[in-house]
Amino acid sequence: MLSAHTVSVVREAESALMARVPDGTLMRRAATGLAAECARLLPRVYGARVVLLVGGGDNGGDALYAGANLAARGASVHALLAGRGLHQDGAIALRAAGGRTRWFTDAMADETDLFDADLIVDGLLGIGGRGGLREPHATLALLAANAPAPVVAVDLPSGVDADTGEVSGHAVRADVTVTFGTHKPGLFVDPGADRAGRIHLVDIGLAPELPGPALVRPQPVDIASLLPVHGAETDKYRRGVLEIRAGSDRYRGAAVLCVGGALRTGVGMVRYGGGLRVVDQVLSQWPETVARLLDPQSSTDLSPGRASAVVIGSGRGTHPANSDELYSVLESDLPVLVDADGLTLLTGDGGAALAELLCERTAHTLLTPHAGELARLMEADRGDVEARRLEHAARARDRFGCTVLLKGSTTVIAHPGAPVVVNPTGTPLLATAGTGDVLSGAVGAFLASGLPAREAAMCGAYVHGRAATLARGGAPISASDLLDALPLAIQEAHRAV
Ligand SMILES: NC(=O)C1=CN([C@@H]2O[C@H](COP(=O)(O)OP(=O)(O)OC[C@H]3O[C@@H](n4cnc5c(N)ncnc54)[C@H](OP(=O)(O)O)[C@@H]3O)[C@@H](O)[C@H]2O)[C@@H](O)CC1
Ligand SMILES: Nc1ncnc2c1ncn2[C@@H]1O[C@H](COP(=O)(O)OP(=O)(O)O)[C@@H](O)[C@H]1O
Ligand SMILES: [K+]
Repeated sequence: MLSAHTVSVVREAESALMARVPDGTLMRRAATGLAAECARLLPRVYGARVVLLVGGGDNGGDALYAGANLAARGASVHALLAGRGLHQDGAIALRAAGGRTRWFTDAMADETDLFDADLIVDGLLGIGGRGGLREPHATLALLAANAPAPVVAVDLPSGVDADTGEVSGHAVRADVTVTFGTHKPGLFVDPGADRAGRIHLVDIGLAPELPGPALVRPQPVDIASLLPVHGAETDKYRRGVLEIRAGSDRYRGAAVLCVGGALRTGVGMVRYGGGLRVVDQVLSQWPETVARLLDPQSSTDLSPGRASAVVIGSGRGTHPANSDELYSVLESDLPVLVDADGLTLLTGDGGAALAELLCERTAHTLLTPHAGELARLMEADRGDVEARRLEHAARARDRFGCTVLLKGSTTVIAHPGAPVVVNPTGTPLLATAGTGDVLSGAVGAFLASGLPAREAAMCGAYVHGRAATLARGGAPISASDLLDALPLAIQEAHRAV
């Protein structure tokens, strides 16, 4: 797992480490790692034109020392200084190595060296940044974005909130981010993650001082170690039986996609209950489904079969009968995934009894909202949920005491008492109707196989994202395309061991 720590934790760890090493050691380590990564990005250091964007704090200091390192190796290094202060020792080191410094003002916007640069280093703000970029930082971020050279962000792209990934106004868009000591949550969560480019971690010796992470990002090998392995002795019950209560006579596609998502994730059996038309449709698409007719007005019977988990909600409807059905599912002691309409049923006055039942559950329980659904569930603003995904997913987790998988540009999974998980395989290819139904089926299959909610969500989101990319080699897909690609994504994940 890659792990990330919040700013306050990084600051504490940094103080503890600084007390044990000579002054300036950490910045020297950071700047050496930064210069090495810059050198890797240049065809050759000697003669290269490097422009440093330098803010008034230690982030600027890192850039100045790295610039001094490159200047000493023959690069032409020019620092544009912004903000109220200046890291004096860094500036002295740069000048001593032959680099130049000058203060940037808006009036110079047309005559900077940015457009002729071979490399731009963003040392405007790091973990000390607060709120949207002020001037002249905002103008410099814009100029860097319009310049052709690759941009290396120091610690994090300036304008990205280190703890949340929030961006208000302009932010630097980096090709590479060289971060120090540990990753910062904002590097893994959109919109910040989208600004970070490739992330390179420089070891500055902070690890022994760091507590457990606030956030983790699973790597292929982590997923491989979680995926269920079915030995020779397995049978359909051991693989898991998933009860699906998604789709309806009106929304038959949701049922077909959810059932397909579960079957193609390798569940032992799908049992489906619904009205005549949806049952017909499911059986004609997936004849292996064990389907039965349910009266939509009284579908509270979970039946005495051997289900090992339930997925409920998407395309199911929001009528009182659907509410009763959800109640009976939540009353069971089975692992449950609630999606879409099921989440809508939890909102408002009508949802109070359901929400209470949800909070009392002891079996694994997973909610899978997109930003709009989470906003409704938590009476928040949708844009705010999208801007600060971690915070809102964690709030919903705390409110309902269960696992929450928040879908969207970065899928995050918040689980009580554990670091938040960020899925690394998301792709905008997924932003088409019905892909969420496939996800609920896939995650449901993992729940039915016996994985706990957090791990089921982690594996489901991971293979779902990979399936989107594998389905058509990165070309546009529809939700149905995911179904054929899910087995390939699972096979690929197993191979990462
Ligand atoms: N921690 C570690 O282990 C290590 C940390 N290291 C490095 O130190 C960095 C942190 O340095 P830092 O604390 O000096 O803060 P930094 O990011 O330079 O920003 C402060 C400056 O920004 C300004 N400013 C703030 N918001 C602004 C805005 N919206 N728009 C415009 N300006 C804004 C603020 O101005 P003020 O608001 O105070 O007037 C102040 O001048 C860290 O990211 C890493 O690179 C490594 O060297 C070694 C190991
Ligand atoms: N911009 C995006 N980048 C990555 N993944 C996305 C993006 N937009 C949507 N997704 C993913 O696509 C799926 C959409 O699910 P959902 O919103 O429930 O759609 P539907 O209800 O139509 O099935 C989720 O897995 C979500 O994480
Ligand atoms: K920066």
